[in-house]
Amino acid sequence: MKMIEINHLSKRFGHKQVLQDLSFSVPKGSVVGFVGENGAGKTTTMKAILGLLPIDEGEITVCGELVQFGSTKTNRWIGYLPDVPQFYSFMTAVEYLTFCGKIQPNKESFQPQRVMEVLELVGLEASKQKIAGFSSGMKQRLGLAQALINRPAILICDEPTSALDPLGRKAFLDVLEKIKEETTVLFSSHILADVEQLSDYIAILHKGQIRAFETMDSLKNRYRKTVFGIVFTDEGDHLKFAKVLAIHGISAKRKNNQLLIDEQTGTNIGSQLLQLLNEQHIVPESFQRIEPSLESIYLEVIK
Ligand SMILES: Nc1ncnc2c1ncn2[C@@H]1O[C@H](COP(=O)(O)OP(=O)(O)OP(=O)(O)O)[C@@H](O)[C@H]1O
Repeated sequence: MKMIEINHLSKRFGHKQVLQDLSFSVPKGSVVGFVGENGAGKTTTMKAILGLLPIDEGEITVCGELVQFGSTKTNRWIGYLPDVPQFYSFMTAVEYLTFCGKIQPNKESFQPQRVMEVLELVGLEASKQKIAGFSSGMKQRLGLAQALINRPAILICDEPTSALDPLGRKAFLDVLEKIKEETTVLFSSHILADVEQLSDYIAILHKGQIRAFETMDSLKNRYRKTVFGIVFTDEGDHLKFAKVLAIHGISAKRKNNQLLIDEQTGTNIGSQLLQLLNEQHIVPESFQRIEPSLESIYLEVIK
């Protein structure tokens, strides 16, 4: 089942075409990492899913229901954490979450003990002070608690970890990891390590268009370009082997004490390199396959 379905979505602000014929869907139970450069249209897409923006073309459904601008009916399925969450800062976290629980669309089903449950989930259960005194990391965690108070089927987060320190980021990702069993997650991020760690699917947005939407494994397989890295302890061996490679027409790049050799498609360069090292009686310090990082794949996709 698709929890969110976006079909041929286009959006302009004035003359600026921000989203162009955008289509992708978010399967139930998945975590989708939404990436793209500044201004690519991620927030615009999320706001369109939430019915907060009028769209020019296309349609969006949430849990099979059509999203309509200005009507928040479909938002009863969604918890939303904006990039800069806003609060009533004169309240404490408990007061604020109780208030949110009481005004939510499914308020009849709100149980006061849910407040402590979500505060424990995000690690704010001991906080007694007013929100005005919260650090930005605490505010981000409170924003997540607020987004989850209603046990939403879908959680949408806009760059949730960008303002957090490494420990805060880890704690935040741990919470998403915990809830992913029962909540489908769409989150945008510029931190590709977070996307790689958490996501089942990655959606790459570039200039208002989806350049890739697939599982992390399939994206990696599609752009798999193995590079062999040979590290030499001895500068003489390094220079000697670079010459041998040149004679055999194998191009290599030098990076410090390492030679990097791209695997050409259809060749068995790995065993050829080992054979040449053997013939030259060179024992390198290390010989390894280097898989491409998500960052290098991303740059390749948007090229
Ligand atoms: N209300 C608005 N009026 C006019 N232009 C807007 C409005 N909202 C967004 N834009 C423009 O739409 C484009 C996409 O913005 P959006 O915030 O969706 O990008 P983003 O991918 O979320 O970027 P970032 O990673 O910087 O948050 C930008 O050029 C932005 O200036």
